[in-house]
Formats: sequence, structure tokens, C-alpha cells
Amino acid sequence: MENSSPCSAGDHVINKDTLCKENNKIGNLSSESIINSESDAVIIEDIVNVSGKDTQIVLTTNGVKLISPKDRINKKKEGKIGPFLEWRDVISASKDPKSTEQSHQWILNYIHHGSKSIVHHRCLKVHDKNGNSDKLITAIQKQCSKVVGRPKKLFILINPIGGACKGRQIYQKAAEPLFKLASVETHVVVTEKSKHALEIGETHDFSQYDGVVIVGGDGLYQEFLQGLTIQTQKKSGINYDDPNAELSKLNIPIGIIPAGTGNGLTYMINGIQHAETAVLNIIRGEQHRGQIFIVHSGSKFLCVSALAFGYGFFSDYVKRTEELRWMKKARYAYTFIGMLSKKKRFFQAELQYRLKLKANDSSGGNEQGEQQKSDWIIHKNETKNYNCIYSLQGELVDAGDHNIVDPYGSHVMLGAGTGCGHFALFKTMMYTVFGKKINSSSNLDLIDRVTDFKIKVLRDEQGGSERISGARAREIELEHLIDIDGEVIHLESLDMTVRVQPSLTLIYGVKKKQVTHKFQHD
Ligand SMILES: Nc1ncnc2c1ncn2[C@@H]1O[C@H](COP(=O)(O)OP(=O)(O)OP(=O)(O)O)[C@@H](O)[C@H]1O
Repeated sequence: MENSSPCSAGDHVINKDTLCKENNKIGNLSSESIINSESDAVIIEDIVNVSGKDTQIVLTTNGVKLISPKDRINKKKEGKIGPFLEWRDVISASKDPKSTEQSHQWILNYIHHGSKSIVHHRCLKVHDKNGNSDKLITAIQKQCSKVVGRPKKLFILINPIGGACKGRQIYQKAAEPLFKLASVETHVVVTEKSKHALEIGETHDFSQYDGVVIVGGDGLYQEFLQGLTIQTQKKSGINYDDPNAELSKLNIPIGIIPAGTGNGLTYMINGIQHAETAVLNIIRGEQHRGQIFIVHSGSKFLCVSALAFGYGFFSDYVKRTEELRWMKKARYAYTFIGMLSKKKRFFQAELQYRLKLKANDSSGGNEQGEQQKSDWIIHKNETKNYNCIYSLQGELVDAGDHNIVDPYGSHVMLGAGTGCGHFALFKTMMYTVFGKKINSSSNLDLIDRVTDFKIKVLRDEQGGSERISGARAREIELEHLIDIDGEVIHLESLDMTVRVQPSLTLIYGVKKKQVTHKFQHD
């Protein structure tokens, strides 16, 4: 399926005509958008007509300014003009197909920043007055092509069976028209089987692409990321079976368009689960280095994790949901309710962890570039009985009454349940994801600033020839599973090391709480 494939018809199809109707006013310019013009160099300026008003349009090295006659009178003396739209938020400019001999019109497509991290595509109809529309369009297109990080060619990977099985439709409705508007060439591949994304990540040559876009859930992203991590290490000759090896960074940016069930990662990197926002953030081209977990089992590399690691309660939960896959989305709530009344499953383990040291903390660490980490700390738990050990990706940044969960950080919070109830475990996990502050309790230890942790499960072996009960056989099966980003993975060895690898990935996303200029007409 190449870029040219037609966008399926439907109520929510994005196209120029429908969107242009949404927004073509220039009144009510917000004072936030008035910016100082000092650092700008003017590229071209003209008088055009927007919403029936003569308006000065100025293209500068920083962006587009539209100056109404009122603005010019009120603000120019103070050296301030506006509103301002930075080039990163301009998608494209093109002739309006409805333009006639008598009325020359062109369209400016741009990104509107709404509240709570949401962004939308908007367009503005501009009426030419002086015959300069071609020059303005060419200049805008040239500046758009120079936006740092904006992709020109993308490899798109769609999971057709993720979430509600709408991967293809979500791509066609929310992404394809916007990529076309932004002149992004695409090569689309639809996965054909489980682990296909892993295979593609490990073997495909992405050198001719500016980025890869995953249209699916956290599971699909994890598979692709694992494949790409392996490919990158192999190319650099890194022995990734060695948990102490310094891994090569992945240099192809990855974007995620939510089409799965949980979609936790798209929430973390875009601040919201919203397909249009995810697409527009890819077009904006802002990229950040993200942290992931590298998991070893025994002396072997096991997997990467982009979102969550869980052992005990969470791996049991995911295993059960996989057994009930036929129930589709309902399996999550059904399993959750079922587990509330279930007896806790305990396992015996030794848990150790290392902490990111604060700048003024001189204890621990070693000489080989790991000065910022403490030595291994043994988790205090005399009975060694646990019912859950888990960690979620994201450094928790204190923001007063809440935390910002920063996927571009260098440490995580580790949860060690020593008998915590199932409901409380879920609640704590959800609170962490949504940045709510939460403290340790008597049976759930929450340890912040963790950079690595090790779990050694101490198995209660029952004499070699003795027959084991069905219940014990199920327990042994569960003991050999971990939850990685909502999928279960089999463990050969019950001796695990999990390391936070800061800055390993490159992600199309935004930093939360970032300040953006508004270009608002509504
Ligand atoms: N064509 C396919 N046929 C069968 N399985 C597939 C196919 N493509 C991908 N998969 C599998 O689908 C699984 C889940 O994918 P994905 O993460 O996209 O959706 P999800 O599980 O519904 O969402 P989330 O992980 O966000 O909860 C992955 O384990 C992957 O191996």
C-alpha cells in the first residue's frame, strides 16, 4: 500500500474542504501570540485579505505573522507584531482548488495547539490581492521543508488486529490525508502475523527513511523496538547478551499512532491518546531521546521494554487476558474483576536495585563512567515473600501537587509488593501513569530513582521424581512468565536483570508542559 492509496470515505475523513470550513476567521487574536520581532529576518511580506479584512502577511525566518490593521496601529510602536505561527507548526500552503479567475485563493495549513496537549489541523483561506500568491506559497513550502526533524519519507507499520482491529482505518482516516498535505512520502506495510514487527525491525534496512511510524498498540511498538535494537547492536558489533555492555543508540526516530488497546506509550509521548495529535506531532518533527528497559534472563538478553515490566500479579493478569483473547476488549475488565476475589500468589525472591545518585551524593558508584549510580542495594524484606514486582517507564518529575511522567528521563520508580491487595496494585499503577502522587504502604514499597534492578526467584523445588499437583504446575508456568508492555514473555532462567537505558530510542513526541505559541482564530 503506497502513499497514493485512496482515503476511505466516511464521516470522519479529513480533507482540505471539510477542514477549511472549520476555521477561517482572523478576529480575536490572543495577546499571547503577540511576539517580539527583534530576532526575525523578513523573507517576504504582502497585503492579503483574510475573512474580509486587509491583513499584512509577513514570512520571517521564525514563522508566519498576520497583522491586522488594528494590530499595526496598536503594537508596531512597541516593536510588537502578531500573531505568530512558527514554521514547526506550519504544515503547508497550496492553491485553493476552488480558486477562480476572479478570486485567487490559497490555503495555509497549520497546527493548532488546544488544551491538554491536543493538537488539530486547521486551515486558513487567504485571498490574494496583489498577485503574489505563488511567491508566498513557494516561500512557505520552502520554509516547511527546512523544519529540523520533519520527515520527508516514512516507513509505516500497521497492526490490523490490534485493539478494535481498526489499525488500517485509523491510518487511512487520521494519518494518510495529513501526511499527503505535509508532502510526506510513505511506504506502508501491514503486519501479517504475530512477531512480524520484530522480524521487520531486525532485518529491514531503514536507511532510506527519515522515520518509522507504528500504527498499533504498545505490544506492536515493543516488538518493532526489540527488532531494531538487535539490528543496531549487531551492526555495531555489540554483545547485547552482556548486561553491562554499552548499547548503541537507535538513530531512526519512531512515532506511534494509537490503534491498540492500552496505548500507554502514545499517551506518554504525546500527553494524550489521540490519533490526529500523534500524526501532527510526527509532522512537527520534534524528536526526543527516550528511555527503555533492557531485560536479561540468566546470562542472555531476553527483551526490551518500552513501557512496563511486571512480575507476579501483573504477569499473571496479562497471561489470563491472553487466554481470554476471544473476549476482545472485555477480557481486561473480566480478568480484573475475577482477580479481585482470587487468592494472592506469593513467590520467594531476592530483590536488589541501584539508584541514580543526586548531584551532591558521593556514596557508591564506580570509576567506569557509572559514578551517577549507587552500588547494589538489597531490598529489605525478611520473609523474601513478594506478590508483585513491577516498574513503569518514565522518570517522575515533581511538579508540586502532581508528578510529570517524563519518558525521556534516566530513572524509574520500582514497586515491590509484599502482600498488597490486587485492587491497590492496580490503583497504584494507574496513579503512577497519570502522575498522581502516591506513597509506599506497609505491603507495597515504592522506590524512586531506580536505574537497574535484579530479581532472583528462589524456587521451592519439590523432590525430582515427586508428582506435582495441577495447581503447582500452573504456579510453575506462571513463575516463568513476565509481563512486558502488556504481553507475556517466557523466562528460561528465574534470574533477571532489568536496566534502564536512558536515551536509547529516538521518538517523535513532545515534552509535557512545553510552551507553544498560539495561532488562534476561534
Ligand atoms: N497480522 C497479525 N496477526 C496476528 N497477530 C498479530 C498481527 N500483527 C500483530 N500481531 C500481534 O498483535 C499483538 C498486539 O498488538 P498491539 O500492541 O498492536 O495491540 P493491543 O495488544 O491490542 O494493544 P496494547 O498493546 O496497547 O494493549 C502483538 O503481540 C503482535 O505480535
